[in-house]
Amino acid sequence: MREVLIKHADKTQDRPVDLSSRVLGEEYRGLRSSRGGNWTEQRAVTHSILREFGMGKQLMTEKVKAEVKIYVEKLASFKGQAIDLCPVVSAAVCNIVCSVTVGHRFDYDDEYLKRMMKNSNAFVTRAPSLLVFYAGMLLKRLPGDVFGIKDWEHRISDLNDNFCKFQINRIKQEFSPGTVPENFIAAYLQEMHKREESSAPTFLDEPNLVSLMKSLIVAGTETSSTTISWCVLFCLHHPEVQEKVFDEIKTHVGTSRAPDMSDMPNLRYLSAVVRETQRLGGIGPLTVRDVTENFEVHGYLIPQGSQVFVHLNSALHDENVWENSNKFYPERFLDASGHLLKPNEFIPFGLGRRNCVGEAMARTELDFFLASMFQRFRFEPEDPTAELPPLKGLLTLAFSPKPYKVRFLDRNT
Ligand code: HEM
Repeated sequence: MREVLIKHADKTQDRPVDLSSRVLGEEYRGLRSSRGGNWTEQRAVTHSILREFGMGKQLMTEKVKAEVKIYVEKLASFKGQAIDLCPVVSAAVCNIVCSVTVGHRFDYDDEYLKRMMKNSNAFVTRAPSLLVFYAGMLLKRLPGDVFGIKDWEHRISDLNDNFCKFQINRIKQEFSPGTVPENFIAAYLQEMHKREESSAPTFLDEPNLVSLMKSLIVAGTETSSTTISWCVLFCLHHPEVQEKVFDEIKTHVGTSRAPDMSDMPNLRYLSAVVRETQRLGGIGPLTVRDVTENFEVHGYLIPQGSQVFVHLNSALHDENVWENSNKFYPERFLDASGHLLKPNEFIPFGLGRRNCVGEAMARTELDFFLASMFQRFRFEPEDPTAELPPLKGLLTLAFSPKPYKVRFLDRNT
């Protein structure tokens, strides 16, 4: 994988065009589907704006902490009743992306947010199997909607028009190039304006911004929330892990204040739990590249025009690297002195120049959401006398746990 994605990065930089881009008429736009000079510019600008808004820094931590506070109270409001965690955690994670991209969060019961999340979730989970995904254009012509393709199409168009385009137009109306941008869209518009003014050749434009927004919302919501759902499910199967994390938090943070950025280096067992969740959950199992020039890997010719399917989970689950690789065992990420380990095969965010642009944001989210959840609650199964929800996942564009219910018992009551 390193040879393909790093050593031969020049020949494997492009992703194939996917059905959603084709349906929306936005092939080669934005970040996920763009290529060549357009991708290079969109990636550099996205990275720099996300950093400007604090990705990986204290500013982002404050945004995440503010949302986590509301989220934890929401979980407490269920008073130990069994719930499906997905919609709640997705709303909270989506709010963080929203506060960065459009400058504000939404109430969890806001119908607009709910609709957008439903659309974003459909984007990932309802793009059915890869086979149907690629054959989608043909299946669409059949009467009815047996495979749910038409509904899926309707949802991604709604996300496109009523969130991405709508929010861009809203922010454009208030936009003034001289003022300090307060959100991602305004910062992108400002950068676009600067490049237009200087007559520098640029790919920055509104169609690219619409597509970019969609990638940030979808990739930013479905990934972190699915990882948190996996973590809770693993902990239902391993109550001893929950208690160990809680003890660590009690020792280094206590229970009277929220965990802070400065606490994180002390929460090594929590970090090991996050890494083990990402390893075993393997929520982004596959990434695909178009080969633009011939190259050789271990004596095999990979011809121009072919596609390479890079199976990230084959590294995350390799029995030669991770003993009992199917077992949830956070201790594997700690050495004998309790220091955190990061083996080369730990690649949940992909590899090379096209790796996850939101990695720093995602890591902050995972640390703070999980630290606060472990600190406040004990996670219990819906019915402690019945069989636990299975550890089997559903493979769509992501790999997510099958829907399950869980009770969050407040440790303070
Ligand atoms: C646990 C959370 C996350 C995981 C496991 C994850 C994983 C990945 C993976 C495996 C890739 C593909 C890398 C490749 O093709 O080599 C990717 C790409 C991407 N991710 Fe993430 N991601 C996460 C969170 C986020 C967040 C929070 C955002 C943004 C707010 C984000 C935005 C993106 C984008 C835009 C791309 C495409 C980058 C490009 O093509 O240049 N992701 N992510």
